[in-house]
Amino acid sequence: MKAAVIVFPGSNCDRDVSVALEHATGAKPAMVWHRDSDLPPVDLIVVPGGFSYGDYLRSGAMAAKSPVMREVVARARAGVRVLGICNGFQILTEAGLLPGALMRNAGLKFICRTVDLRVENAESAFTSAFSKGQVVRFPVAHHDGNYFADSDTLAQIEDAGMVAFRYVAPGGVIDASGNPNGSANAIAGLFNETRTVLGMMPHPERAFEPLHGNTDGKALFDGLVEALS
Ligand SMILES: NC(=O)CC[C@H](N)C(=O)O
Repeated sequence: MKAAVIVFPGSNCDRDVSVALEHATGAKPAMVWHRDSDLPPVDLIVVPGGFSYGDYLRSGAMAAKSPVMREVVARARAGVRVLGICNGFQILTEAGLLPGALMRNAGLKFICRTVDLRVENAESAFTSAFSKGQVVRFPVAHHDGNYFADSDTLAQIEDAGMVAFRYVAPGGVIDASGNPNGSANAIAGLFNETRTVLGMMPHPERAFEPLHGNTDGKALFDGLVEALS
């Protein structure tokens, strides 16, 4: 599996995800600067976490207009897998690759902790190494993670099986105590309709090796390698 990581001014998880991809694939991914307008041929494009353009205007709004994003959108439309993590999820919604928007957290505070997630759909290249209903723990670190979509869009998302991960309370229960940021339908990770694009607020690249104290994120990278090699 060949991968590329897009780097914006203010990205801060680009190197973490590069290390995770190198562990999973045995090769360093291509690091592509936001101003570049061409991407090497790859099987996976990662839009990493961080504070692109200082989160000015709206998180992800300015990055979505970067030259490289025209190519990312074109590749995504052609079926290349695209993974947006945290700020990457925000960028993918701003670029129109995923429906809805990420608003300020309901509690108006930056949240930095590990949360419980339930795998809602294991039928994708991103989630095939998990099983449906499995509860995993990933770190989150954001101030704009409150997923919003109007009720018609939410109904379409649910009907089409586009929810990848939901925030849950310990024991896998969906309630307000398990939902750190007030996201609609407790959505933590969302696919496009064809499940070739995934945006997620939690960080699998911060939980993939024993040194992290948590290896739950490893299955996401291993599943991608299995599906795309
Ligand atoms: N870790 C991140 O990617 C942060 C995302 C975004 N800048 C926010 O705080 O909402």
